[in-house]
Amino acid sequence: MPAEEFVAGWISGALGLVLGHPFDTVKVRLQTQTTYRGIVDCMVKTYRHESLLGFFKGMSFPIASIAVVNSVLFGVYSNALLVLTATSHQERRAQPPSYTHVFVAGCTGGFLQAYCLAPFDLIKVRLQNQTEPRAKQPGSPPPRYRGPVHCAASIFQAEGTRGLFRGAWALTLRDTPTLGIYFVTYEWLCRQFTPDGQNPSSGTVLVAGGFAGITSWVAATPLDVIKSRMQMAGLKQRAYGGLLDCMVSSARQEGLGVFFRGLIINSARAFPVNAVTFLSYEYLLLSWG
Ligand SMILES: C[N+](C)(C)CCCC[C@H](N)C(=O)O
Repeated sequence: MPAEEFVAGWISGALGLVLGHPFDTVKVRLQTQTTYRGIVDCMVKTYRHESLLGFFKGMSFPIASIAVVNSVLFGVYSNALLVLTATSHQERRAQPPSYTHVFVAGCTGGFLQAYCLAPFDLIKVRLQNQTEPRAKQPGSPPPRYRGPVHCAASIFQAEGTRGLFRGAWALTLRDTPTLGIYFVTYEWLCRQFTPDGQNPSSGTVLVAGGFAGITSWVAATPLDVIKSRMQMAGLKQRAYGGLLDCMVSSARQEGLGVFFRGLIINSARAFPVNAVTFLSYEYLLLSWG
């Protein structure tokens, strides 16, 4: 099983992640809290209240976890294609796989990475939603979780392993089809701008990666909102009877627009993150020959 794809997936994922984290924090807050009027208001309040550091809350854990998550995604994707089409990464330019195979391989990678991602994503969302400033102010209560390890340990103590997988179903439903879309968009755009049999140029990879990110995030946003809410359930949010209950009651209370919360910020984040992810992934694999 080619291992380079796993390593390339990890490094490229980490680079993309740092770039996108401030957008991600604003998104999670907009999706789960009602105190902000919009993107700018949320940014201003976060900055005033928590300084620049506020935007990077909950980042240390995703950085550690991206090693697992992105390498599972890209590693499984590439190896699934190997099984489906009997071509390695290097051979795929000369013999491009069909879009159906790309889609199936992407969904397989998406499904498996969702399970690895679930506990990390839960902790990220919980930490991002702590709006208390870092420096302790007299009279204000301390944040509930002291950091990622404390957060994981408290959830585990209170609810066991199941608690750590809160929202995992919504996450799996969000990621399985949308990561299929992700790789299909990337492949399709690369092929549009690249002569047959050649490697896509860096510019093409950046643009194709960026749009692959946007397309898959647009498709993923409705379930992203539900996922974030289910992860917060029982804390700041009311508890839901399940995924469907969360969807229905969110829509009833806030209208259908609720499913598009965070769409603009998700897309703005997705372009640079995924442009950098794909560029570094392709570059690393090329340089390892
Ligand atoms: C499938 N879904 C749209 C949720 C994510 C797809 C892109 C994954 C990338 N690591 C990122 O964070 O943008």
